[in-house]
Amino acid sequence: MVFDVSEESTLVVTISPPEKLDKTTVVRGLSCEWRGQTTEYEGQPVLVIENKHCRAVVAYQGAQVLEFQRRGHAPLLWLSEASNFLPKRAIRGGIPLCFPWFGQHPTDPSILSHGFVRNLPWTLYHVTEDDSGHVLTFTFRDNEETRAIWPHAFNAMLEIRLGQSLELKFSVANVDKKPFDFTFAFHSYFAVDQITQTKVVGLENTPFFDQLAPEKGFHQLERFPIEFHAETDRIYQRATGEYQIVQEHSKQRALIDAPDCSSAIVWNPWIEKTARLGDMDKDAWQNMLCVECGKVGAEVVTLGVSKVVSFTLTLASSFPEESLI
Ligand SMILES: O=P(O)(O)OC[C@H]1O[C@@H](O)[C@H](O)[C@@H](O)[C@@H]1O
Repeated sequence: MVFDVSEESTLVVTISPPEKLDKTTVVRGLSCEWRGQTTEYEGQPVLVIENKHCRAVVAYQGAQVLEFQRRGHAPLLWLSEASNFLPKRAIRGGIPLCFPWFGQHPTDPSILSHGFVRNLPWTLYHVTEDDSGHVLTFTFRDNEETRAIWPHAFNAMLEIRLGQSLELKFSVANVDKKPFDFTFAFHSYFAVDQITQTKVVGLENTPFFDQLAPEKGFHQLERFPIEFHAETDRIYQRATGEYQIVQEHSKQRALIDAPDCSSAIVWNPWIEKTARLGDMDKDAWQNMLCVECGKVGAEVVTLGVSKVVSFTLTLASSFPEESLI
């Protein structure tokens, strides 16, 4: 959805506080009486949030959710035990946000992949807490460093709702004097018991591009849920945004709902690529799976001057008898 700045989206464009905050505890910065706790993962500042619904860990860098676990459930997300947590280096796991480009830079392959916002610190702008859980709001603005590699003025906001499910709302405002194009993805890493016994449901009959066999082009289709027997790196387009990760020996499913995201990426690096990545243990490919939602490839977003666009992602772990999303 794209709004005019004059309407609902003033919050994102001006980064001004919401008018009314009934029944919530509001804190700014870190001097707060709320059950969030700032700590560090190997020098990287993170927030640990616990409420009656869940436990979560969120890094200031990239406003990246690193861990999410609903009470009584297994962890939903995978976080590499070999991630180095160095400032300005991508953290392997959780939900990195790829923006303003996904994958290789559109014109210069020497520039870092998946954009820059996952590598830079965001500002914790606002926190609310009520019976349904916590909402953390992080903001990010262009600066001299970002303009040197992407010459556009923008404001971004990520609202993270931590309750029975995990909900992310990513908004971008164009505060420049000309339109700009971007691609992006919620690059979610899910924890799985064993990748060879895991399926992804919801991408059947959806055209995909195999990044490992680019010569085959874009019009491959499969009729059945995706199974994993080798390295997998696919970009789906015109997708519904609604998927499930189903595991053979576990009743727990991961439910994914991203109604505004028509692109999906499914990635598992398998044995050799894992060995090439410096921040994954050699067997870790067996216990992780990325099912990412966004706008990538040909599904570029063009954002006009003074326009704001928002995308939501809801993730939940669920047992078959429940329906959360
Ligand atoms: O190592 P990075 O930059 O975090 O990227 C990891 C993977 O991210 C996936 O989204 C891509 O489809 C893969 O091609 C890529 O290898």
